[in-house]
Amino acid sequence: MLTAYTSDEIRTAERVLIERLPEGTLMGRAATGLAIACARALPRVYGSRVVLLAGGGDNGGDTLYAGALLARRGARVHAVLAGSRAHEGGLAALRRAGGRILDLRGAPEPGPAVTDLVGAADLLLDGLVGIGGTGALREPYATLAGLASGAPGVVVAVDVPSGVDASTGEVAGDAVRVHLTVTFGAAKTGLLIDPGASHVGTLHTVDIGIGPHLPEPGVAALGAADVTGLLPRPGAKSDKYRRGVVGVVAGSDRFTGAAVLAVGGAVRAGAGLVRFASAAEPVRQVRARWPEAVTKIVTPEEGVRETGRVQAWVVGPGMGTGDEAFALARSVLDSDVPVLVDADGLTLCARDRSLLRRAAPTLITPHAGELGRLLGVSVAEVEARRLRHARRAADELGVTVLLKGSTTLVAQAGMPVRVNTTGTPWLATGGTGDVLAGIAGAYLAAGLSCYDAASCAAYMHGLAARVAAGGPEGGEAPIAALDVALGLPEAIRRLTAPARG
Ligand SMILES: NC(=O)C1=CN([C@@H]2O[C@H](COP(=O)(O)OP(=O)(O)OC[C@H]3O[C@@H](n4cnc5c(N)ncnc54)[C@H](O)[C@@H]3O)[C@@H](O)[C@H]2O)[C@@H](O)CC1
Ligand SMILES: [K+]
Repeated sequence: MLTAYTSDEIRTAERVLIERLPEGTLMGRAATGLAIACARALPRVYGSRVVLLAGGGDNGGDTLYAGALLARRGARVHAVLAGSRAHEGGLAALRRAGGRILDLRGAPEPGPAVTDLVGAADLLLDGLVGIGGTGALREPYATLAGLASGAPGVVVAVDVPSGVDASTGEVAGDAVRVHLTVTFGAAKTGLLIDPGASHVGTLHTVDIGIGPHLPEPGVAALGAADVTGLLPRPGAKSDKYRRGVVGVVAGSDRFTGAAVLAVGGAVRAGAGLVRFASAAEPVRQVRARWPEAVTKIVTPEEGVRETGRVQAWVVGPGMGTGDEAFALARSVLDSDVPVLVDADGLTLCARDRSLLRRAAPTLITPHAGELGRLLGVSVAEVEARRLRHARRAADELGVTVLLKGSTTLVAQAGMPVRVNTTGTPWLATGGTGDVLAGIAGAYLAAGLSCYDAASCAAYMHGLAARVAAGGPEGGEAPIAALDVALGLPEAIRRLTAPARG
């Protein structure tokens, strides 16, 4: 499991060590790890052109010390000093190692000399600001961030891409986009959460010894072993009821695709049985595509009361947002089993949030627009502050929240927010959310908590999409939502196969 921390949590843990260790020890460890990672990112160090963008704080200090180490191995190192001051020890070390200095202090803007340096660099280090950064980058940092993002060489962020809020992933103005982020001590929360996460590239953590002093994490990402341990698997005594019966209420006479996809997600994720309840046309479509499902045509008046026993419900995809859909959704939410609410179901709940007040656990799976409607804020506001809004929704609505997006978040009051790292841009296509709802529903019915069901479903959904998009000879191709459902068995096989060799 990858765990992540806010800037304050990192600083508190560092303080314990700073008091015990000789001055400069932590910065020395950070700079050494950084220089090693940079050397690995270059075909060879000797003769390489390295440019350091150094801010006035300790982030600039790490960068200058690492630059000195690379200069000692024969790199041609130029430092651009961008802050109103420069880290004295780091600057002296770089000078001693033969590094060259371009001092921007007092200059209104970077100028052509910097543009030329950046354009010719094999390796560019972004050491403008780290965990001490607050708000939008000011000049000349903002212009330098733009230059760095477009640099032709390898761009490496020191601790955090400058302009990304290390604690939240929020990006208030310009921020550097890098190929590699070398972070110190532990991952910062903002490196895992969009929009910040999209600036990070590959994430590499340098151990500087603060691990034992870190608190419980506020954010975590499950790894393959965690998910393998959580995924429901049939045992010798399993039958379809013990493996979990999931009920799906989805589709309408106008929209049938969502029903087929949600049922497909549940079937392929390994539900013992899928009971499908809806209007006549989606029932016909589901029967044709998934003969495994037990189907029932229901009316809004009778609801799902006579549908047969299920261990969890999925309600919402493609069901419409009118009064009849409202009545049907209410009958599902009146039940005493876990319910997953998705898509149109969320629009109905935004109309009357009391629908979500229930004794049994509830999982909601909104995208930013649906969460915005539930909370009464704009989609842009949710996208800009995803962590805050996912947590707020979990607290205010008393439910588990799976917030979809390029990095999916799972929030539940009192628990670390889980970030999913398996997603792929190929998933950004219509209907994949319906498949996700089906997968999570199957896991809920198998007995996983809303928190684990949502986290595992997001993980497997991403993995299945990668399986579907990838070919045996490498390369990737566009996928349709149904491909994700069909990719699930292979994804589960790959995840649970014993390691070879
Ligand atoms: N504290 C420690 O023991 C360690 C700190 N380390 C490094 O130290 C960094 C933190 O150093 P600092 O606390 O000095 O802070 P930073 O160097 O991250 O940033 C502080 C500087 O940035 C400026 N600044 C802040 N926001 C800005 C903005 N929006 N636009 C322009 N300038 C802005 C401030 O005026 C200040 O000069 C870490 O990210 C890491 O790189 C590492 O050496 C590991 C050990
Ligand atoms: K930085």
